[in-house]
Amino acid sequence: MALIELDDVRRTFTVRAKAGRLKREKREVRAVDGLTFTVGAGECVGYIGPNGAGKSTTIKMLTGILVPTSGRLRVAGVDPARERVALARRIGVVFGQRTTLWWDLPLRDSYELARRLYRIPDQRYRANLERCVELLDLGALLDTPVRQLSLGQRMRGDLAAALLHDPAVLYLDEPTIGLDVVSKAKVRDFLREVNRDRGTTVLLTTHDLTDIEQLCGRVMVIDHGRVVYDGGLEGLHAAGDSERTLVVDLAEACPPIEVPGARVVRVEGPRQWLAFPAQQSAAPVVASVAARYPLVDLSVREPAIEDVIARMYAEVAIG
Ligand SMILES: Nc1ncnc2c1ncn2[C@@H]1O[C@H](COP(=O)(O)OP(=O)(O)OP(=O)(O)O)[C@@H](O)[C@H]1O
Repeated sequence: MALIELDDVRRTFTVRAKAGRLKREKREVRAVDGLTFTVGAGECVGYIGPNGAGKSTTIKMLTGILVPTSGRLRVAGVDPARERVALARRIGVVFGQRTTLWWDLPLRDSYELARRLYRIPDQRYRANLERCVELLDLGALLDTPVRQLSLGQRMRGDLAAALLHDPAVLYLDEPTIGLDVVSKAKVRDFLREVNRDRGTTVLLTTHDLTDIEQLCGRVMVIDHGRVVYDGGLEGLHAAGDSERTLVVDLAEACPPIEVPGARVVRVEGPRQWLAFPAQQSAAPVVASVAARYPLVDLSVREPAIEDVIARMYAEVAIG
């Protein structure tokens, strides 16, 4: 069953741009330019693209904040712009850069407000709150005013708030932005659980490819308001011939090391950066380095989404 359906959806904005010293001209911006796709129940889909691609405009239409200029749009059977109250019961929204929690109130009070707003039955509210508190480790924070929470704690608080009413669809806009490694891992573990065990359909906008890699079976790339790729992450890497980077700290500085299947792209003292194809596992490269050189530390870095997309275009242009 499709939970999100878009059929030739378009959204244009009219902007006034300067034309000469005094004149201003009207110009039309096609933010979303004929989107057609469906997202099935229980899918977790990454929705990515360069700045200005039309991601936010899509999410705003899916949440009923913006009305499409043309086309048909349904979320859990509801027309978002026309049936906003019915929609609110079926969706949860988390924006990494903004909070939906009450700044001066303790977390617990924001949740209580959500309970009343969504008219969540007592038993369900208690069970959902208990589950979120446990999985997101919120127990010690429930009585803390939101303004005193760290960014990672606040994000965990926001995730709980978005899920107390059991929405069928969860929109996430940069949910791990600015978080440290530990907080990112907690958020991702929780989202995996919500998607896998609760069957919540997730649409995730992010600039962090690790979010996609760890959570999404499907990724859609949008550019200039159109879908330019729809498939698995491996396919996206393959289309763009992209590379991951293994960063190794050796016991001492040495000339570029030689490792099969990888090439050194940068050296800084004892630290070296090795690029290898993104579809391949890092394990053999790590094993080769460890067998030949004294290793102190290592980490694997995903390519930037912008680089993957840029490479994808380069391939299309060449092919
Ligand atoms: N209210 C608006 N008025 C005029 N133009 C707009 C408006 N909202 C968006 N746009 C334009 O529509 C296009 C798509 O913007 P949108 O915010 O959807 O992109 P995005 O993919 O979310 O980008 P980012 O990654 O930077 O958030 C851009 O060219 C933007 O300038």
